Amino acid sequence: NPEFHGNPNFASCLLPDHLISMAELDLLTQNVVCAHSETCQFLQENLQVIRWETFSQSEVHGFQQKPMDHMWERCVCHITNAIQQIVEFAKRLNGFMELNPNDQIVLLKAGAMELLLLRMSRAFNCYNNTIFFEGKYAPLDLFQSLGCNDLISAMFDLCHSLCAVNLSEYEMAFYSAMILLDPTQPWLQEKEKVQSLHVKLDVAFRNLLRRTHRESILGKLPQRGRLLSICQVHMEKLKVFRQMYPGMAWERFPPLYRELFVSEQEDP
Ligand SMILES: O=C(O)[C@H]1CC[C@H](C(=O)N2CC[C@](c3ccc(C(F)(C(F)(F)F)C(F)(F)F)cc3)(S(=O)(=O)c3ccc(F)cc3)C2)CC1
Repeated sequence: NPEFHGNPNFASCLLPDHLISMAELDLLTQNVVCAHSETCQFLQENLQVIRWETFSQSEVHGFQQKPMDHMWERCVCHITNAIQQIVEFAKRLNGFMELNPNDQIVLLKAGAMELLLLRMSRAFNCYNNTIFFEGKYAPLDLFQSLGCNDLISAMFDLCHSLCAVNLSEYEMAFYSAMILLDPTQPWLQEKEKVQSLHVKLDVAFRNLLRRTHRESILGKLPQRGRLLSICQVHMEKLKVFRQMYPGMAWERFPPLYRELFVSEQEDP
């Protein structure tokens, strides 16, 4: 069990080589929560207010009639905007900008899609299985022209699991930051710097859960592998789509999406 310092200023636990004061924990908590709330595209309360505004059958039909490449292009544009905000979240996290640039990209390439899934769950209405899309809440079959119903239903299932935990914005902020600042990512050049940030986040997050009597959510959060498998299916679908529309990735995909999800060597 964690060793406690006699000194009242160090009321938190003392980890082998990370001395973290209560004051630092509070500052870190503020930083993580503000970085999250300032970079989400939609406020939780606004998403809640409109969550019963669903697309009509004829509107759904309209989306289903759109050609595959047209629908993909719209979704890739939305995903790019969402990821731009996730990059902004990362930049505001204490310590992220001090990491070496290679490691910043490694962490964003690995974590951006997982954080997107977490943010999608905020925009999900688990009572009628609809998700916020272009102003209203959409059922799964609105997206059928994308040709990746299995990917999207896996996303919907994940959103259901996350809704069941009913994460607060504070918890969502910490969960996102800890997924992003994962020291076990391969190719990191300064793993110990990421490790140090992760440890502090872990202590601050557990501190928050203890104070709010929410330790039980740690066992209910979806396994990391589940998030990763959806990210893998995303990459496969993207590859299939690009084979159907060769060259589109370069002409009509925003550079950030390309940078994070399209690797040069395999591009046809
Ligand atoms: O920051 C916020 O407040 C949040 C950020 C996240 C936003 C969001 O939900 N999203 C931003 C982009 C969104 C998105 C999700 C998934 C995908 C794909 F899987 C595929 F195209 F295959 F579907 C891909 F990845 F393969 F391309 C593309 C784009 S979307 O809003 O376009 C959306 C698409 C399908 C849905 F069924 C539900 C939502 C999800 C909602 C607002």
